[in-house]
Amino acid sequence: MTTLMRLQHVNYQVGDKLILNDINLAVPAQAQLTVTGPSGGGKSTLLRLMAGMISKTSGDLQFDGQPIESYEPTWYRRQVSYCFQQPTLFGKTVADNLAFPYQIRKLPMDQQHVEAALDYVGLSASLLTEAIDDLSGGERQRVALIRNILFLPKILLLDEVTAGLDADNKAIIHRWLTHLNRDRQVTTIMITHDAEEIQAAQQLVQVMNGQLEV
Ligand SMILES: Nc1ncnc2c1ncn2[C@@H]1O[C@H](COP(=O)(O)OP(=O)(O)OP(=O)(O)O)[C@@H](O)[C@H]1O
Repeated sequence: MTTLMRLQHVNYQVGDKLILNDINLAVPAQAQLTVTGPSGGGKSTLLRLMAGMISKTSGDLQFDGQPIESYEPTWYRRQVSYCFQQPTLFGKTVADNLAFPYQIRKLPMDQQHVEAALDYVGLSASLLTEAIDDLSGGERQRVALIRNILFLPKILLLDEVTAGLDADNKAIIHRWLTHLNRDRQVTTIMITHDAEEIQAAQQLVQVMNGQLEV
């Protein structure tokens, strides 16, 4: 199996604080990796490094066999997509958000594809005209997640995306992530503190005091 993301001796330091310490990890293509560990251990920092949002202090971080710094940043962000725990929606309506990935690619919104994506996460097409301020937390998160996959990335980095959601919303997101992973070959790397998600993990790593335990 091809290794899609590889970290070798990766350190991340701010001032004299070593936040990630000698991280070594190989993530195969189409893996479903779960990252857990105590608060402040370094999980989000690890995902932000993988996303290219921050830069390692030292070590080697490769995507698809090349150092991530060697890729054009916009192209890379489309391959390795980061989903936040508290998603930011913008504009006025759901449609404003879901048209955005098309706008930045100078394409018209594909209404059929957008509606199919909404349907996949249990949202109706009528939600497109809904004001974002009127959405529930679970709806907000699902809209934000769809926005990240209208054009499929190779890797989806998920930072506690189900935290604070009820069981139904969590189950919808779990089913959808499994579909993306199995049927659409998207590699998923998910941070969680949720006992059920840890239990269900296919591949589990723990980040503690800046170090990775497999
Ligand atoms: N830019 C920075 N400057 C200083 N300290 C930082 C910086 N970024 C992260 N840290 C510190 O590094 C540690 C790891 O933070 P990180 O957010 O990665 O942890 P986490 O495991 O994701 O925690 P949580 O589960 O609470 O989200 C924390 O002590 C945090 O305060």
